[in-house]
Parts: sequence; C-alpha cells; structure tokens
Amino acid sequence: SNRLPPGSLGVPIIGQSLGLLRAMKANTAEKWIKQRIRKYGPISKLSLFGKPTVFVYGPAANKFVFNGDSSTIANQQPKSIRMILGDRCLLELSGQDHKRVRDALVSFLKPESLKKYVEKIDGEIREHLKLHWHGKEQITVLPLMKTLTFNIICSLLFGLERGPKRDQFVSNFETMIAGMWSVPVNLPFTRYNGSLKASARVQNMVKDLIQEKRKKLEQKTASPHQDLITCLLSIRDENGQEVITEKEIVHNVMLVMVAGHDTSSVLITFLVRLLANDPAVYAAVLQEQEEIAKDKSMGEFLTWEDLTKMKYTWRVAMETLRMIPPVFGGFRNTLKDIEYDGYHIPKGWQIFWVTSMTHMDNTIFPEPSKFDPSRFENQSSIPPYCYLPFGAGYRICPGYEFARIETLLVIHRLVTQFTWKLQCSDNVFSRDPMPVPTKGLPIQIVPKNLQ
Ligand code: HEM
Repeated sequence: SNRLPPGSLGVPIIGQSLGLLRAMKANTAEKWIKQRIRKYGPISKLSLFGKPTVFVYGPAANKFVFNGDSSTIANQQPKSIRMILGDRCLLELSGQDHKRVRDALVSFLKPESLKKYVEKIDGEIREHLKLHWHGKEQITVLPLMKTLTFNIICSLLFGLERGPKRDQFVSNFETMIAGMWSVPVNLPFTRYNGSLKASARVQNMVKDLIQEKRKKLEQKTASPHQDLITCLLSIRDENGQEVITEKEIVHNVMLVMVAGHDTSSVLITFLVRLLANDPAVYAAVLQEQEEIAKDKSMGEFLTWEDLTKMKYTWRVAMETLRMIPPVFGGFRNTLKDIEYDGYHIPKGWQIFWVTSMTHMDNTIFPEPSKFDPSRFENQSSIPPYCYLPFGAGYRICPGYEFARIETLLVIHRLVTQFTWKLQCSDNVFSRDPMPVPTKGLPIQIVPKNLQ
C-alpha cells in the first residue's frame, strides 16, 4: 500500500520540533505524545528536526523498532553528534561490524567479568564521599553524581586513575559535552566549535592511552582484563591480528564516556530524591542495606556476593526507571521502503520511538502513577517489549550490569553513612534531554556518626 500514516508534516524544516522540545523542558512530553495517540492512533506522521518522521507506539511497535532487520532500519545519530563521538562508534555501526565491536565491548562489560571490579568501584565511591560529602552540610546531587560516575568509568574502563592527567581529561570532556546538544554551527567561538575542538583533544588523549597500554601488553606488564581499553587491544583473530581497530577503540571510548555516565547519574539522583520523599521505601531499603553492613568490618569493601542480597533496592531502582527513564526515546532511519501495520514508511524517513509510553500504560502497569517496587517481584509477569529502560534487541544497553553495580554500591554507602533532606521539595523535572530535577537536587546532609 502507498498509504502514509495519518498526521501532518507541519511547517517545512521546523515541523513539530519546537512543540516537542518545549514539552520536554516542561515535563509534559508524555502528555504531548498521549494527545498524538488519542488524535491519530498508535502510528502517525510528523516532522522532527528537519526530517519526515513516523511516530510508533506500543509493544508491537517496540518489537518492530528494536528487533527490525538492520538492513531495513538503521541507527543513525544527527551529524553533529557523529562529528563529536566519531563515525566508528556502536551507534553508527550496523550488521557484522556492529556485532564484532559490540561483542568485544560486552566481553568486558558482562557480569562474569565485572564481578572482579566490585571492590574497585566501591573504593572510588568511598573516596568520592570522603572528598565531596563528608564535612559538608549541603550538596547538589546531580553534578556530584555525574562526577562520580565519570570517575568510575575513567578508572575501571580506561585505567585512568586519580591525578592531573585525569583532571585534564575531565575538563576537556566537560567542554565537549557542553556543546553536544547545541545548534551545530561550526564557527569560531560557537559552543559546537568548542565541543569539536575538545573532542579532538579527548581523542588524542585516548590515543596516547592506547599507546601506553599497547606497550605494557607487549612487555607483558599488563593483564588483558585490567581495563576496557587493554581488553579491546587484546582481542585477536585466528591470525593473531587485532580485531578492533584503533579508530574503533577511540570512538567507542568516546561513546561509553557519554552513554555510561549521564544515564546512571540520573538514576542515582532520582533514587536519592525518592528515598527522601517516601519513608516506607526508605525504611525497607535501609533495612536491606544495614543487614549487609552489619556483617562487615570497618573499612571492608562490598563484594559481588553482597550485591546479590540487594534485591529490594534494585526493584526500587527498576520502578524509578519505569517512571523516570533516563532515555526518553530515540530515532531510527529507514534504509528501504517499509510496510508497517498497514501503512507505508518511505525510505529515508525517521522512526521516532518512545518506550516510556508503555511504562505508563494502565493496561500493562495498573495505577501507573503509583510508585510500587513490588511490580518487579515476578518479572516474568511483565509482557515482552513493555518495560524497556535499557532498550531491547541487538542494541540493548551493554552497560546494564555496570549501571546496576554502581547504583547499588552508591545507594548502600549513602543510606548507611548519611541522612538527607531535600532543599527543593517539588516533585518535578525537565528533560535536557536527560531528566533534570529542580536546581540539580540540592540536599541537606548529616553523616550518621554525628547523629
Ligand atoms: C541507568 C543507566 C542506563 C540506561 C537507562 C541506559 C539506557 C540505554 C538505552 C535505552 C540504550 C538503547 C538505545 C537504542 O536502542 O537506540 C542504550 C544503549 C547503549 N548504552 Fe546504555 N544505559 C545506561 C547505562 C549505560 C552504561 C553504564 C554504559 C557503559 C558502561 C552504557 C553504554 C551503552 C552503549 C555503548 C549503548 C549502545 C549499544 C548499541 O548501539 O549496540 N549504558 N543504553
């Protein structure tokens, strides 16, 4: 059929972009999308960010987007982001290339491999609390969680430990990130131009790190599993050749830096807010964590075994991800004409997916606005393609386990060492595009040994 989905492409170039962006800022994006669904049904056309687009909604649509044939539906980022992260990062790859590079990343990020690093991550968290929380009466959670999750990535994934080199890396990275979502005008003194220059500096630093690690591997003074970069360098084919090119390592390090710290920091921040707002959930999380802490001696690190006992805390995190998913939605591109649900989607159009809409569907999650971690007691009762904070299919988030470990460790240290009160008691947030609580969530803190 040549029948295009219902809806309007709107004003040329601008289309409906401003309406969506405005709704995201005002935390009414779900309402904006619900209105579309009510008006046009689960599939409709519109125009976003200069491209004709088809919005699809529902479990079947999620399956279509996440499990679609990669020769028909491709993942492609806007050119501005491609220029900053690089064209060989996972987001840009498809087919066999995507599988080869993804398998290499997963060989380090899989649970069996991460198990060994729980103590190291715990060490970073304790150091962070010593530096930024203890001795303070008031702190702002979101920026501190961004610093912490970025430092964990630097140490564990890149083997870049505390010191002047890491500080320089962080400062260049911050400049790079600042212009990533800006208007992509590459003129001297624009934010985008600053971001491109910072990206080049970060990439050069990563190349230097790769040289250092390659030398250590040759001298056999490094183990292949000591960090992600060393692990990627060590993967060889049957002829002893490196499987991942240097360019691919650099571009994927860039991606992991961005994908890995912004998301987890948002989850932890909203957990901190929830625990301050919900005494019953706080009491149950505290009880679970104190049960673990009571068997530990002073200064002892948490272990993988301890994490397996944090079942309730993780259900609280899952419910937080249901209600406030850090990734609101995303885009795919059609490489061929597609027929979906009786409609024609032409080649070259965008597909806009918003998984969080099924998270708030009362036929799937009864009373969706109620915070209820018990929904995840029996996860097999949740129908497929309905709960997708980490995506699904062959692009499902490879950092899931990493995010789970760091979130549980941070919550353990926070609830056992501090009590806190919100300084902004409203319950709202805006999307930028990640959810941001008012003023970054300032809180008043008291260490437990002073109570
Ligand atoms: C709460 C934390 C996190 C959330 C909610 C999250 C969410 C997601 C989602 C929804 C996707 C799929 C996007 C798509 O299909 O287009 C994704 C992909 C990805 N995530 Fe995460 N993520 C988190 C943490 C992490 C961490 C800690 C890392 C790295 C250590 C990471 C690395 C990646 C990468 C590399 C991809 C691209 C995968 C591919 O295209 O094959 N993420 N993430």
